[in-house]
Amino acid sequence: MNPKKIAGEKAVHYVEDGMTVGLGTGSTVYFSIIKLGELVKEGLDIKGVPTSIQTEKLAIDLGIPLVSMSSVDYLDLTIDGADEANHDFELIKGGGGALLREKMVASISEKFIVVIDETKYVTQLGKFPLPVEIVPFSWETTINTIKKLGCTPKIRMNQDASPFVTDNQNYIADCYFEMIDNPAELNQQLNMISGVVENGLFINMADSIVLGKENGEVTIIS
Ligand SMILES: O=C[C@H](O)[C@H](O)[C@H](O)COP(=O)(O)O
Repeated sequence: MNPKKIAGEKAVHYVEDGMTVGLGTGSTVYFSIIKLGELVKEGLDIKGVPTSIQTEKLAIDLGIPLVSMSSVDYLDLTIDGADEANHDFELIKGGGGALLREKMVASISEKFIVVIDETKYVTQLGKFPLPVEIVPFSWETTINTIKKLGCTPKIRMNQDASPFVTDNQNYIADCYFEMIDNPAELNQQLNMISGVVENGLFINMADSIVLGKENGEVTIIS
């Protein structure tokens, strides 16, 4: 059993006719989006708001009607993956580089459902390097400032050794903290640095975590 598939598909049970739904990015929510595509073909009436160009393309291929975020005041529900989640529902996101749009979409969602496999449910955040979206202008200065918060930041690179560029034309600094003692404080400290656009800590945003397990079970934590 694929725990990502189990979690992704289970989360779709939250979706109801008439909803505007935030569509996250990544290999777990992929299964939610595939399932939504099937349900739309069977008559489910929803509108999606994609969190990345990748998800937008997938949703279009599947025939899921889309609207832009700017055309709605709020979303009924967002389903998205995460790289780590702790027991206080604090998350690290951005492994795929989509954290900025994901955070914007989650911030106006009535309900935010996180789909993960059990390996990502941790007692302390930080093993996964925290992605921070920064502007390309003088990125060296920005990562030097970030470093003072106690991590080793590395600019994310593509296989051809060029910097990875986000959908918003920015860079990602992957910040190796190992352990994050106070995620809420770090979230604020990072976002106060000039040159930082947004960081991958999602605090007080998630409502439920749908946890897929290797043995085929799924647990919903609310
Ligand atoms: O930027 C990417 C997103 O935050 C993803 O939701 C996150 O990285 C989890 O992705 P996956 O489900 O592929 O592990």
